[in-house]
Amino acid sequence: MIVTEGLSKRYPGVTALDRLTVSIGPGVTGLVGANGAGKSTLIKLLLGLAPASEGTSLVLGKDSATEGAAIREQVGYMPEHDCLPPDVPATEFVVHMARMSGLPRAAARERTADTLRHVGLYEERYRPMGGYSTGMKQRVKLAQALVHDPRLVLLDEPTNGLDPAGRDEMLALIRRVHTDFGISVLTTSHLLGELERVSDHVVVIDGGKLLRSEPIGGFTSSTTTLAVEVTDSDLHPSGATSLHDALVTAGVTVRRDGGQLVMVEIPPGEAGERGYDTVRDTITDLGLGLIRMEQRRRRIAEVFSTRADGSPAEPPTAPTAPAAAAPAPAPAAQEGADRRAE
Ligand SMILES: Nc1ncnc2c1ncn2[C@@H]1O[C@H](COP(=O)(O)OP(=O)(O)OP(=O)(O)O)[C@@H](O)[C@H]1O
Repeated sequence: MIVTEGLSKRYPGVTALDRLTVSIGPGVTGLVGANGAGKSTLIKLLLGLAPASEGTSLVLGKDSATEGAAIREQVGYMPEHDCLPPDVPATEFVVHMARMSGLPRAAARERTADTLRHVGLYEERYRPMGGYSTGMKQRVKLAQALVHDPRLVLLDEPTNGLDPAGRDEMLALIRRVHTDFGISVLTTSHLLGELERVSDHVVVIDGGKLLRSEPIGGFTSSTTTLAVEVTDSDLHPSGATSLHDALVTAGVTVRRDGGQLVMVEIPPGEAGERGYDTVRDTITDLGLGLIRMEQRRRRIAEVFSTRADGSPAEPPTAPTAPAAAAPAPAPAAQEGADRRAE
């Protein structure tokens, strides 16, 4: 979908992008970096909206430097900041954008209705956009990026300014853009947790330089930690505490996670008798019920303690809203919470 080779962009006194070489395939790709890391600059160069200082970039096989217009015919773009005309209803605006992309009048109207429905704007689409909430404006911006049925969309901070519920809805929408329509997505964010949930692949940039580019599985590969959840019993009113203590006695490295989980370290190569079997047998001996026993995966945030070359790096996350600052629960803990809620 996208290939860059030594791509740089220098503004007076600032190198916004520094010899970036990266390839991005189909699917949903998260582009993460702190504020000022160069994410918006990269998108503008890819679309041919700004010239590179050096290096090349191909989008869908076309050269951004010379074929910007042809790229923009097949690529949707949701800019970070909006300049939606306040007196115009969403439906009129999106029809206009569809016409600008070359769709005939009837097709533009039809596609606009479909796209606005898809992003969840119904009756409100006839109201002037000046009265819209931030979430509604973000949906209009997404709709105009999708209306001409692109092969790829570039979304610049699509969750900016949204509350946690709005952010969840937008992330679900982004995922559906790919699963329902087969459109590939490159979405930026400075929040790692968001990208962890929607992306197949994550590219991390820092100070205009590539930090990592990996499939999400590579970021969240299995650890040697086993998360275990057990029932309580009359004899053991806190099953987790009893299991923890019994495993310590058995010589197993173990800790509590602060909740219902017991985290057991299984040394590599000891998954068998000294690993899982010990845990299972200890639970049986205590007469507890085993709810779940699963290998923990690393969370993206844990990966950013080192650069690809092994040197330490600042985690590229600087959540702005207090709600966003709260770490997302580990997948295992979240599943437990979901099940308890059910
Ligand atoms: N037109 C410009 N003129 C001068 N400097 C610029 C210009 N555009 C961007 N920069 C600088 O280039 C660097 C990268 O900016 P960019 O907007 O690409 O970062 P970003 O990762 O998208 O961050 P944010 O999320 O804050 O938009 C920043 O230091 C920024 O100040």
